Amino acid sequence: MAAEPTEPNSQPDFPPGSAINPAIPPATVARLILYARELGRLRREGESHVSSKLLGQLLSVSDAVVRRDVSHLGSMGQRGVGYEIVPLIRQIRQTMGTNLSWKVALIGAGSLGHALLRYRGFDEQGFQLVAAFDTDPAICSRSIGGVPILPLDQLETTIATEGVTLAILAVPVDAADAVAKRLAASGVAGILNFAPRTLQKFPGVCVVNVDLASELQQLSFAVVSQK
Ligand SMILES: NC(=O)c1ccc[n+]([C@@H]2O[C@H](COP(=O)([O-])OP(=O)(O)OC[C@H]3O[C@@H](n4cnc5c(N)ncnc54)[C@H](O)[C@@H]3O)[C@@H](O)[C@H]2O)c1
Repeated sequence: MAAEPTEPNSQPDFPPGSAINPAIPPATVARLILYARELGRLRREGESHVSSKLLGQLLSVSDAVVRRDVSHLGSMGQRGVGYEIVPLIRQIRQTMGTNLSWKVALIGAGSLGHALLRYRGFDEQGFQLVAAFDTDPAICSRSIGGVPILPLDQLETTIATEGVTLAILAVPVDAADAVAKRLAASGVAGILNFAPRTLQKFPGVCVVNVDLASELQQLSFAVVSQK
């Protein structure tokens, strides 16, 4: 079933690693996602509760930071007992919208697109890649990782019939704005943009930019800063 975004966003453009809900600071959103990953691991190991201290240690942050982050989710946890893991995971997933099932389309099935289509980890997080699109006839009519690659002229009809709400944009930079415009007009609510440019803004469409080069620059800055 197609999901509606829990909270339509009036600030559509977010930097790498940034937020879906602007009421929660981007750094907190990034940590909440990592808390959920660690909490899932603890649950699989048979734990039922976790302290803010342990959760902080797992992410190399203080227990005060954990408590402040978790306070954005409402009233969670009990003094001396810690957080109940299952309700905390549920609350994080609800806040992030990852408790919903999202249908996702990928545009641009080149080198990056191929790798993303082969990645098996999206499904378990509630992101179902239902179709990919490309302008290269040599790529179309194939399927990669079980996802059909369709010609771009089927974009609008497929988005409508499949109920696609999220798109991954992996086209060359010069094509990015035009494709984003078509996605917005088709009713897509969110775009994960890999193209190295700031997309034009479209009302009601959230954009999260992924830029590994700028992440590497942050890493190089962290390395030179600690010298
Ligand atoms: N953010 C990052 O960290 C990161 C990393 C790698 C690549 N990128 C970016 O991702 C994009 C894709 O990179 P790549 O290495 O896969 O490139 P690529 O050339 O291998 O693939 C691009 C694909 O897009 C298709 N395409 C071209 N115009 C299109 C359109 N209008 N509609 C649909 N498909 C179209 C091409 O046929 C090709 O298959 C580029 O913009 C690149 O800069 C970003």
